[in-house]
Amino acid sequence: MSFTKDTLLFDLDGTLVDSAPDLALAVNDTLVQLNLSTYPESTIRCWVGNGAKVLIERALSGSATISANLDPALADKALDLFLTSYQNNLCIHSKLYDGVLSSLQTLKALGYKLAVVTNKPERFIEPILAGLNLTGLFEVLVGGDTLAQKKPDPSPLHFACQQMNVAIEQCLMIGDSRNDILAAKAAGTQSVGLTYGYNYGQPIADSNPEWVFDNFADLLNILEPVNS
Ligand SMILES: O=C(O)COP(=O)(O)O
Ligand SMILES: [Mg+2]
Repeated sequence: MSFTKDTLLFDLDGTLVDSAPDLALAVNDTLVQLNLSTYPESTIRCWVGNGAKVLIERALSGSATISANLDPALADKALDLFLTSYQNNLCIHSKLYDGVLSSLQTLKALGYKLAVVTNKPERFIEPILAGLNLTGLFEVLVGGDTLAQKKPDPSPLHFACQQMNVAIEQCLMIGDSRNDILAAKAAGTQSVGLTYGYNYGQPIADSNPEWVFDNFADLLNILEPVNS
Protein backbone atom coordinates (compact mmCIF):
# COMPACT_ATOMS: atom_id res chain seq x y z
CA MET A 1 0.00 0.00 0.00
CA SER A 2 1.36 3.45 -0.83
CA PHE A 3 -0.34 6.82 -0.98
CA THR A 4 0.14 10.46 -1.75
CA LYS A 5 0.02 12.74 1.25
CA ASP A 6 2.14 15.77 1.90
CA THR A 7 1.84 16.45 5.64
CA LEU A 8 3.10 14.29 8.51
CA LEU A 9 1.85 14.72 12.10
CA PHE A 10 4.24 13.18 14.60
CA ASP A 11 3.60 12.21 18.16
CA LEU A 12 6.59 13.06 20.39
CA ASP A 13 6.98 10.81 23.47
CA GLY A 14 7.51 7.18 22.51
CA THR A 15 7.61 8.05 18.78
CA LEU A 16 10.45 10.53 18.17
CA VAL A 17 11.93 10.63 21.67
CA ASP A 18 12.39 8.03 24.39
CA SER A 19 11.53 10.51 27.13
CA ALA A 20 10.40 7.98 29.74
CA PRO A 21 13.70 8.02 31.69
CA ASP A 22 13.45 11.79 32.34
CA LEU A 23 9.69 11.63 32.96
CA ALA A 24 10.35 8.84 35.49
CA LEU A 25 13.08 10.88 37.21
CA ALA A 26 10.71 13.84 37.60
CA VAL A 27 7.83 11.63 38.79
CA ASN A 28 10.04 9.98 41.40
CA ASP A 29 11.58 13.31 42.45
CA THR A 30 8.01 14.54 43.04
CA LEU A 31 7.07 11.44 45.04
CA VAL A 32 10.22 11.77 47.19
CA GLN A 33 9.39 15.42 47.93
CA LEU A 34 5.95 14.27 49.09
CA ASN A 35 7.43 11.44 51.21
CA LEU A 36 5.71 8.85 49.02
CA SER A 37 7.19 5.66 47.60
CA THR A 38 8.80 5.72 44.17
CA TYR A 39 8.32 3.38 41.18
CA PRO A 40 10.63 1.72 38.64
CA GLU A 41 10.97 3.41 35.26
CA SER A 42 9.45 0.30 33.65
CA THR A 43 6.22 0.94 35.61
CA ILE A 44 6.12 4.71 34.97
CA ARG A 45 6.63 4.08 31.22
CA CYS A 46 3.19 2.45 31.13
CA TRP A 47 1.58 5.56 32.68
CA VAL A 48 2.77 7.96 29.93
CA GLY A 49 0.36 8.96 27.17
CA ASN A 50 -2.33 11.29 28.52
CA GLY A 51 -0.25 14.30 29.50
CA ALA A 52 1.42 15.52 32.70
CA LYS A 53 -1.67 15.77 34.93
CA VAL A 54 -2.79 12.22 34.29
CA LEU A 55 0.78 10.92 34.61
CA ILE A 56 1.21 12.40 38.08
CA GLU A 57 -2.29 11.31 39.15
CA ARG A 58 -1.44 7.75 38.08
CA ALA A 59 1.79 7.97 40.07
CA LEU A 60 -0.08 9.17 43.17
CA SER A 61 -2.56 6.31 42.66
CA GLY A 62 0.24 3.78 42.07
CA SER A 63 -1.79 2.51 39.13
CA ALA A 64 -2.81 3.33 35.55
CA THR A 65 -6.30 3.70 36.98
CA ILE A 66 -6.55 6.94 38.92
CA SER A 67 -7.85 6.46 42.45
CA ALA A 68 -11.34 7.86 43.07
CA ASN A 69 -10.09 8.95 46.52
CA LEU A 70 -7.19 11.05 45.22
CA ASP A 71 -6.96 14.32 47.18
CA PRO A 72 -7.29 17.16 44.60
CA ALA A 73 -5.05 19.47 46.65
CA LEU A 74 -2.33 16.81 46.77
CA ALA A 75 -2.73 16.23 43.02
CA ASP A 76 -2.36 19.98 42.33
CA LYS A 77 0.73 20.22 44.52
CA ALA A 78 2.26 17.12 42.94
CA LEU A 79 1.63 18.49 39.43
CA ASP A 80 3.43 21.74 40.30
CA LEU A 81 6.38 19.82 41.74
CA PHE A 82 6.48 17.52 38.72
CA LEU A 83 6.39 20.36 36.19
CA THR A 84 9.23 22.18 37.97
CA SER A 85 11.34 19.06 38.31
CA TYR A 86 10.80 18.03 34.68
CA GLN A 87 11.40 21.57 33.39
CA ASN A 88 14.84 21.47 35.00
CA ASN A 89 15.75 18.05 33.60
CA LEU A 90 14.13 17.73 30.19
CA CYS A 91 16.96 16.14 28.30
CA ILE A 92 19.21 14.35 30.74
CA HIS A 93 18.56 10.80 29.57
CA SER A 94 15.99 11.38 26.81
CA LYS A 95 17.18 10.39 23.37
CA LEU A 96 15.93 10.11 19.84
CA TYR A 97 14.95 6.64 18.69
CA ASP A 98 17.13 5.08 15.99
CA GLY A 99 16.76 6.64 12.57
CA VAL A 100 14.62 9.58 13.69
CA LEU A 101 16.90 12.50 12.79
CA SER A 102 18.04 11.17 9.40
CA SER A 103 14.52 10.04 8.44
CA LEU A 104 12.98 13.41 9.36
CA GLN A 105 15.65 15.20 7.34
CA THR A 106 14.96 12.89 4.40
CA LEU A 107 11.19 13.40 4.63
CA LYS A 108 11.61 17.17 4.74
CA ALA A 109 13.90 17.00 1.72
CA LEU A 110 11.22 14.89 -0.06
CA GLY A 111 8.84 17.84 0.34
CA TYR A 112 6.75 16.86 3.37
CA LYS A 113 5.42 19.38 5.86
CA LEU A 114 6.20 18.11 9.37
CA ALA A 115 4.38 18.87 12.62
CA VAL A 116 4.44 17.64 16.21
CA VAL A 117 1.13 16.84 17.91
CA THR A 118 1.84 15.67 21.46
CA ASN A 119 -0.06 15.38 24.73
CA LYS A 120 2.99 16.79 26.51
CA PRO A 121 2.61 20.36 27.83
CA GLU A 122 3.44 22.79 25.01
CA ARG A 123 6.15 24.65 26.93
CA PHE A 124 8.38 21.55 26.96
CA ILE A 125 8.29 20.81 23.24
CA GLU A 126 10.74 23.38 21.89
CA PRO A 127 13.42 22.89 24.56
CA ILE A 128 13.33 19.12 24.03
CA LEU A 129 13.54 19.46 20.25
CA ALA A 130 16.43 21.89 20.69
CA GLY A 131 18.20 19.55 23.11
CA LEU A 132 17.97 16.73 20.57
CA ASN A 133 18.98 18.77 17.48
CA LEU A 134 15.51 18.79 15.90
CA THR A 135 15.05 22.56 15.83
CA GLY A 136 13.71 23.97 12.56
CA LEU A 137 12.28 20.75 11.15
CA PHE A 138 8.64 21.29 12.17
CA GLU A 139 6.18 23.90 10.95
CA VAL A 140 3.80 23.57 13.89
CA LEU A 141 4.04 22.31 17.48
CA VAL A 142 0.80 21.39 19.24
CA GLY A 143 0.92 20.41 22.92
CA GLY A 144 -1.52 18.71 25.24
CA ASP A 145 -2.50 22.06 26.73
CA THR A 146 -2.54 24.06 23.49
CA LEU A 147 -6.28 23.39 23.27
CA ALA A 148 -8.85 22.32 25.84
CA GLN A 149 -8.86 18.81 24.32
CA LYS A 150 -5.94 16.47 23.81
CA LYS A 151 -5.54 13.20 21.85
CA PRO A 152 -7.52 10.89 21.48
CA ASP A 153 -9.73 13.90 20.69
CA PRO A 154 -9.14 14.88 17.04
CA SER A 155 -9.04 18.64 17.78
CA PRO A 156 -5.23 18.93 18.05
CA LEU A 157 -4.85 17.27 14.64
CA HIS A 158 -7.40 19.62 13.07
CA PHE A 159 -5.68 22.57 14.75
CA ALA A 160 -2.28 21.55 13.32
CA CYS A 161 -3.88 21.34 9.85
CA GLN A 162 -5.43 24.78 10.17
CA GLN A 163 -2.07 26.24 11.21
CA MET A 164 -0.44 24.72 8.11
CA ASN A 165 -3.38 25.46 5.83
CA VAL A 166 -3.75 21.81 4.76
CA ALA A 167 -6.75 19.46 4.71
CA ILE A 168 -6.83 16.59 7.20
CA GLU A 169 -6.95 14.14 4.27
CA GLN A 170 -3.46 15.31 3.28
CA CYS A 171 -2.10 14.20 6.66
CA LEU A 172 -0.69 11.00 8.06
CA MET A 173 -0.52 10.65 11.87
CA ILE A 174 2.49 8.72 13.20
CA GLY A 175 2.44 7.60 16.83
CA ASP A 176 3.12 4.94 19.43
CA SER A 177 -0.10 5.14 21.42
CA ARG A 178 -3.71 4.20 20.93
CA ASN A 179 -4.44 7.89 21.58
CA ASP A 180 -2.65 8.75 18.33
CA ILE A 181 -4.50 6.11 16.31
CA LEU A 182 -7.90 6.97 17.84
CA ALA A 183 -7.32 10.69 17.20
CA ALA A 184 -6.43 9.97 13.56
CA LYS A 185 -9.51 7.81 13.06
CA ALA A 186 -11.74 10.43 14.72
CA ALA A 187 -10.18 13.14 12.52
CA GLY A 188 -10.75 11.01 9.41
CA THR A 189 -7.18 10.32 8.39
CA GLN A 190 -4.79 7.38 8.26
CA SER A 191 -2.15 6.48 10.81
CA VAL A 192 1.06 4.57 11.41
CA GLY A 193 1.56 2.78 14.72
CA LEU A 194 5.12 2.28 15.96
CA THR A 195 5.69 -0.77 18.12
CA TYR A 196 8.64 0.43 20.24
CA GLY A 197 6.91 3.16 22.27
CA TYR A 198 4.77 3.16 25.40
CA ASN A 199 1.07 2.40 24.69
CA TYR A 200 0.43 1.21 28.25
CA GLY A 201 2.37 -1.99 27.53
CA GLN A 202 -0.19 -3.10 24.89
CA PRO A 203 0.47 -3.93 21.19
CA ILE A 204 -0.26 -0.89 19.00
CA ALA A 205 -1.65 -3.25 16.33
CA ASP A 206 -4.70 -3.73 18.60
CA SER A 207 -5.75 -0.17 17.67
CA ASN A 208 -5.76 -1.01 13.94
CA PRO A 209 -3.62 1.71 12.40
CA GLU A 210 -3.27 1.39 8.61
CA TRP A 211 0.44 0.58 9.01
CA VAL A 212 2.44 -0.93 11.88
CA PHE A 213 6.22 -0.47 11.86
CA ASP A 214 8.96 -1.64 14.22
CA ASN A 215 11.42 1.08 13.16
CA PHE A 216 10.96 4.79 12.54
CA ALA A 217 12.91 4.58 9.27
CA ASP A 218 10.33 2.08 7.91
CA LEU A 219 8.24 5.19 7.15
CA LEU A 220 10.54 5.86 4.21
CA ASN A 221 9.24 2.70 2.55
CA ILE A 222 5.74 4.13 2.11
CA LEU A 223 6.49 7.83 1.62
CA GLU A 224 7.39 8.89 -1.89
CA PRO A 225 8.59 12.37 -2.85
CA VAL A 226 5.72 14.87 -2.65
CA ASN A 227 4.28 15.71 -6.12
CA SER A 228 6.36 12.96 -7.74
O1 LIG B 1 3.40 13.16 27.58
C1 LIG B 1 2.49 12.33 27.35
O2 LIG B 1 1.69 11.90 28.19
C2 LIG B 1 2.35 11.77 25.98
O3 LIG B 1 3.03 12.52 25.02
P1 LIG B 1 2.86 12.08 23.50
O4 LIG B 1 1.46 12.45 23.11
O5 LIG B 1 3.94 12.85 22.80
O6 LIG B 1 3.10 10.60 23.45
MG1 LIG C 1 3.45 8.91 22.38
